[in-house]
Amino acid sequence: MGSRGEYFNLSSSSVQLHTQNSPVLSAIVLAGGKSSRMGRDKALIPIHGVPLLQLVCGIAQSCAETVYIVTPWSERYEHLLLPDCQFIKEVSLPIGDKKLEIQENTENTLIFPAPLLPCSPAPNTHGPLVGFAQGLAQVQTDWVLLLACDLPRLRVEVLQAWAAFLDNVRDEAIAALAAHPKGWEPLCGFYRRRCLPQLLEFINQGGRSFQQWLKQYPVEVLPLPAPEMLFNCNTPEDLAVIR
Ligand SMILES: Nc1nc2c(ncn2[C@@H]2O[C@H](COP(=O)(O)OP(=O)(O)OP(=O)(O)O)[C@@H](O)[C@H]2O)c(=O)[nH]1
Ligand SMILES: [Mg+2]
Repeated sequence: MGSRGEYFNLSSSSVQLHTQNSPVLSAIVLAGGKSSRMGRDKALIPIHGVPLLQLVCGIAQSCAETVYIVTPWSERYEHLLLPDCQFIKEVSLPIGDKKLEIQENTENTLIFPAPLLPCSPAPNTHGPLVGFAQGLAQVQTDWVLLLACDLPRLRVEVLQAWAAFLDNVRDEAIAALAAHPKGWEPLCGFYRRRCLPQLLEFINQGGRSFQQWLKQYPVEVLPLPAPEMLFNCNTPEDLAVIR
């Protein structure tokens, strides 16, 4: 737990209090990747009747004003119940060109330039870091909650307590994340919108690893009172555990 852990109190009454003081927040839910270990698209797998992406987006909406879904294949998910969620259709990088360019428009929001070329007939995946960068470019709030779509045991009250703590995160930190012995939990935590230039620089140098990127900057540690909430549903065996 970081030195600021004392700000946390996860009893239900304090969560309510903290939530009222939370900064305005956006959320990005990542729904791409190969799902190679699962053998089928994880986002569409029903957990107690609710497709995983729908479940995670519902939780994201309990914490954030705006929820973006970053995916190369939004058409796969259009039939899901995702009211008020906004799709960001991920673009592929041209063959042999790793550059991901983002320009600022006149309203000071960050947008991608003209659509990049698809680099193979099948939608390509560059991994979660590139998907995150494309989502972050659309975010208008100072902080964004990033969530993988394969987290069936997320706990709303923990996410809300974390969100309520963001105003206390030291200025130099680019993110606030839970830690594990080998690094950070990058796909269930908070990032400052202003880290986009550093992220693009890393990606444009060929970087694709959250852990490697995060190593370069200060990150605030979030306490994890319920580690099981980060249970990652990657394989048919994981799914059997959940069901
Ligand atoms: N938008 C987007 N999301 C991605 C991409 N790659 C992975 N993700 C998401 O990132 C999260 C973590 O992905 P993983 O479970 O590590 O990998 P995966 O590619 O989904 O599955 P495996 O092929 O089994 O490794 C999931 O929510 C994925 O949907 C990508 O290229 N684009
Ligand atoms: Mg996973």
